[in-house]
This record gives sequence, C-alpha cells and structure tokens, in this order.
Amino acid sequence: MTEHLEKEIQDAQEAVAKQGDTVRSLKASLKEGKSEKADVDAAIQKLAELKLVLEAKQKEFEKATGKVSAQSKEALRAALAGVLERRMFYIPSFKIYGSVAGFYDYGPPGCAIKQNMTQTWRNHFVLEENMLEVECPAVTPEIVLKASGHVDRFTDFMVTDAVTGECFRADHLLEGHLEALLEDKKNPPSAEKIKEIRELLASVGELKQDTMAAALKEYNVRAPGTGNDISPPFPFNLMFKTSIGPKGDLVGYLRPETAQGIFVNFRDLLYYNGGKLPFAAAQIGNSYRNEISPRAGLLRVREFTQAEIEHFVNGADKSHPKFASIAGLRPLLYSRALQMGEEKKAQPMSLGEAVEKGIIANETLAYFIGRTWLFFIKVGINPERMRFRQHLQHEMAHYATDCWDGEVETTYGWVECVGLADRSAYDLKAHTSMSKNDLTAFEKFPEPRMEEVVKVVPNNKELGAVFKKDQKAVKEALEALDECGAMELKSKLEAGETAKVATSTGQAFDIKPGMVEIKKVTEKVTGRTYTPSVIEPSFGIGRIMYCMFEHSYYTREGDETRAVMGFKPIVAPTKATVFPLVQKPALNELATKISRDLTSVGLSNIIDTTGNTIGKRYARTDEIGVPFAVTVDFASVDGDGSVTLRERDSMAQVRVLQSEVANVIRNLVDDRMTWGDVTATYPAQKAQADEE
Ligand SMILES: Nc1ncnc2c1ncn2[C@@H]1O[C@H](COP(=O)(O)OP(=O)(O)OP(=O)(O)O)[C@@H](O)[C@H]1O
Repeated sequence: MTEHLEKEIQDAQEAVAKQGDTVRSLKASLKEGKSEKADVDAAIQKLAELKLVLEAKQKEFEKATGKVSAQSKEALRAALAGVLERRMFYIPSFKIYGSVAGFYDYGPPGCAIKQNMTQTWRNHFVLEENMLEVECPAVTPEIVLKASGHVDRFTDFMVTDAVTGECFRADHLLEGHLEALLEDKKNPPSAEKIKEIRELLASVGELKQDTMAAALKEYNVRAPGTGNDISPPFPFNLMFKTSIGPKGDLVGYLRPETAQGIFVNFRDLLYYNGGKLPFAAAQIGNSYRNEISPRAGLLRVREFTQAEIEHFVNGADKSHPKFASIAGLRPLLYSRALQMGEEKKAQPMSLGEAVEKGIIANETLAYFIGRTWLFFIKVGINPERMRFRQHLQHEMAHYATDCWDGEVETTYGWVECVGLADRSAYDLKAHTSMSKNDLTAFEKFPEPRMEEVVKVVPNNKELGAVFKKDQKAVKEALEALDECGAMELKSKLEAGETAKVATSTGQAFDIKPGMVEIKKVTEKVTGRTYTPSVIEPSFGIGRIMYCMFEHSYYTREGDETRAVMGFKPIVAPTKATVFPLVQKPALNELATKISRDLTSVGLSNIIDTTGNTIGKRYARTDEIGVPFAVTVDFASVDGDGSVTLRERDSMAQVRVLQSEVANVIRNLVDDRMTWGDVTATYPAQKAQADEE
C-alpha cells in the first residue's frame, strides 16, 4: 500500500539530487562569468521547493507506516550526533592524532551516564538477586581462552579490497548487498530470486569459508565505495594478542568477554556461597575485540564495557523461585516460528504463557528476559521499540539449549544490546577438562536413596609396585573418574587392553588389568555430583547507551533547532540546574545554598550564574538532558522562601519551599514520587516571560 509512496520518495530524491547538480554547475559557471546570478538564485529556490516536496512525502510515509524513512533516519542521526559531539557525550579517541577507528572517549556527561547506567544495572540485578560480583583482569593467559574455544573459533570472515587493501567483514558485506537487491525498485528481483535471497540472508552468519566464498562470487559482491574486486574470504581472530612478562614467553589475550573470569572462579564462588546452588555471579568490565570494520559509533567498537551474569543452576531443574514476579509481563517476543514464517503474526503473549507453550525453554531464562525488559525500560528505552529475538536453530552453538537477543530499534535498524543464552554445562565442563580441576556441585537428595553406583577400587599394592612415587597421583586420577569414564576403563581392562588415565596435572599413565577393580554396587546415596548449567545474560553498556540516546532525543515543538535529551532522571548526567533569576548577590547566595543542599543528598547539579536569559539557560541544559531546574527569584529571598521547580519535558513549573526542594528532587530521581504527585501537591507557577 505504501509502495507508491516509496516510489514517489525515490523520484523526489532523484529530483533533489539533479537540481543540486544544476545549482553546483550554475554556481561554477557564475564564477567564470558564464551565467547570471538570477539564474543561480532561481535554481536555489527550485532546490528548496523540491526539498520541501521530498520532506512532505517522507512525513506522509512515516504517518502511513509508523516507520522513519531512511532520509529522516539520516537527518535524525546527524542532528543527534551534533548534540552528542558538541556536548562531549563521547568523542573519537586520540583525536589530535587523527583517531583510531573503534575507540571512543566518554566526556563529562557520557561518563556520568555510563556510571549511572552501570549503577542502575548493579542495583537492578546484583542487589536484587544477591549476585556475587567479581572483578577479574582483562589480560588473560592463553590456556583460559583455549579452553573456552576463543583461540580456535572466535573468528569472523574478512575480505579485502583487491586494490586499496581496505578490510571488510564478509558477512556484513554480503548482507548489505542482498538487502540492496531486495530493495532495488528499478530492477526488482523475481519472486523466485527473492525467496532465494531471503533464505541466504537467514543463513549468512552460518556460512563456512567455502560457502561464503561461493555466495560472494555468485552475487558479484564488490568493495563498497570503490566497486573494486574483493579477495576471497579468510578467517580473522578478533582477539588482541599480547605477551605476559619480560621474557614474553607467556602468551596472553585481552579478554573478548568478561564471562571467563567468572567460570574460572566457579569453585571458589560455590564455596563462598556455602556450596548452595542456584546462584549467580556478575562482572562489569571492559572487553576487547579487534573488530574488522568498527562502525556506527558506540555500536561496534574495539573496547567496550560489558555487564555479564552467569546464573549457575542444576540442569535438571531450571525453575526460578521469582518467576511469578515477571510471568505476567508481555515484551515483544520475536520467536523462531515467526522468523521462519511458520507463524504470520506475533501473538501478544505473556512470559508465563511463552514458557508454558515451550517457546522459551525454561523459567530461569524467561525470568532474565523479563528482568532485562524492565531494566531497559528503567533506563529509558522505549518498550515499543524493543524485542527479544530467538536465535534460529543454526545460529546457536551445538551445546546451547535456547538463546534470545534483546534488540532495540534504532536508525541503524534492530541492534542487539543483550544476549541471553542457556549454555547448558558447556563452559564449566570445558574448564574442568582443560584445568583438571573439579568444577562440579553436589546435590543433596531430600531423602537418601538406594542406587546402583559405579565403584572404583584401586589396587594399592599393584599401583605402588608399578608407579612408585606417582602412586598417589594415579590413585587419585582413578578415583576422580566419572561414571562414563570408569565404565569405559572397565570395558577396556576386561578386554585385556591397556588404557590411559590422566592426572590433574595432565600426566598420562597406562593402566593395566589388575591395577583397579571397577564394579557396580547398590548402596545408599545421599546426593549426586553434577556439572551445573549456566544461563548467561550478557549486556553491552555502550550499545544500550547509544540506543537510549536515540530514544531520548527530540526537538521542542515548533522549533527544530531546540534539541532535548529526554533522559530518565535515574540516568541523567546532571539531575538539576540552579539559576538565580537575575544577577544579584542575595539570589546568587541562595542559589549556592540550594546547590549545596542538592549535593548533600547526592544529586549532581550545576549552578548557572551566566546572566543569560532563562530561556537560553534552559535550552543549554535541555541539550544535556537535565530533568529539573530550580530558579531562585526575589520571592525566594524576601517572600515566602519558595523557589520555582521546573520539569524538562512538560516544562511545567511549581513553587516549592527552598528547604524542601532538594528532597523533592531526590524523591523524583529515585522514582519515589512522580511529577504528577508534585503538581498535585505544590502550586503552579506561570512560565517566565522570556522562557521559550
Ligand atoms: N564490538 C562491540 N561493540 C560494542 N558492543 C559490543 C560489541 N560486541 C559485543 N557487544 C555487546 O556485548 C553483548 C554480548 O556480546 P556477544 O558476544 O553476545 O555479542 P555478539 O553476538 O558477538 O555481537 P555481534 O553479533 O553484534 O558482534 C552484545 O549484545 C553487545 O551489546
């Protein structure tokens, strides 16, 4: 239905581009004296009219579809980038040396927001769930990342421009190319081709080196910008390698995720927790990925802050004691069936129903989806522009049970900001096997049971005679065998074969028949040993911040130049500004006192005595998203001692006693009070004459 509009937008764009060329060439010939100024002016006027037509069409499109057109997206992004850079939310690092892609510095408001965001995360998750927080080094020895699989498999396919050598991520290039083909209005692909492209698009992330090479070739994908040939794809490991110590013989990497620090501490954390499961550990810290083509500001960078949770649970029981508290929530669930077209329309569904119907694998995973949704809303993400997308079967690692990405809609499309995965017992098993340390837990049965168990009884005399000083290590290795390992050994020995057994230091010994007896006996057991499963929510703080910036940005009605960052008070970098209405010592003094009161209740604030008009001062603080402003006037000093308190988004103002104002703002920031409560309690104040 909106196709004709899209076509009209495309035509209007072409007309604008053509007229732009005309203006440029007329200006050039004017310089050479070959055209008249009046012709240039007329062409500029025509260009302005064509731009208005384009804008009107875009608005019509947005109204009809509820979507922001590509051009408006670019305009919004550019306007927002202007505010973010001008107000130093974040800027490219090492700017005076020309910057390095993928690194950003946070300036004062950026730092404050990041701090508020991570503190809110800590309160929402760590505090609420009594999680065990840890802080581990970023420099990680190779063996840890070998065990986790990162050394061998943390790769992306890369291609290079055959002429310039510029590097690109092969999957991104292919995706971009295929999407452009689907959107090509001039040469629309056939229905059959569309189907083929869609299928390929759905599996881009899973292509192997040869199938990726074939797809790039088949679709004649070329280097962006230059149109040059590209190299065949080759794997590129995203980890930054380094060496540890002066001799440089211990290989290390900057961690690509914070999670491994938690896994390697599992045994101590379990002990700290009194041996009880389930429990969750959390870590906030920087991770490093040498991304092939960093882009889109904070969305894909090479150093970023992650906040990760590892919730350890008995794989046989993934229920959650607090599930009922989120079961009624209805975040948008973009299930596998919906993505595969098996279901046509999203059925609004509560998380409780989703677990009941088996759409979400278990209560614990759903619990974290619900809590994550509440966190995103708390920090200012528009819930209508957020969804949880289930991984397709082929996107998941073989060991994973179920994975959902929390995605936020931005001008860059849907952006993954958090990954929630049920990773089964994979990670702890991998570290158990590499470190030869026991990373298991013990489940005590409510009542002892009679069970058939496998008993490993080493023959001490025989072991002593053969292994001498190693006897103890071999005995321990035999006794540490799990049921599977013991039965495997038994069948080899019974067949008269020699079998190898490894000790905790990795030394292997040959075990021969007669050295050990392995038997099944029925005995009273009080519990069992198992490797816990892990459910992992993994958040990228920078990505959430950027999405929150987009969702918070707006301009004042009727004035496109007046930008406002509508931050939620909890994340706002500065909670209040204090203005004396005019420059008078008595007013300045009171403003300073109020500023001190605000500081004493832990509220960041700015006192502005620049003497600018109130309107100008509000405009400046709107741009950094200050939610509340306190204005001190003569009545504050000589009259009833009240001050004006103004709320940023509604611009409504009330009179509050100066002795109360700090606590009122504290309550507003902590969500103990709404602005509605304030307007119902305190008398309204008319806006200052020169305000807007
Ligand atoms: N290069 C990056 N820049 C910024 N944030 C990132 C980056 N890579 C990952 N993150 C953040 O860390 C979170 C967890 O990391 P995870 O390994 O699941 O990401 P990923 O699936 O590899 O991301 P992507 O597919 O976008 O590269 C992501 O949801 C995201 O918020």
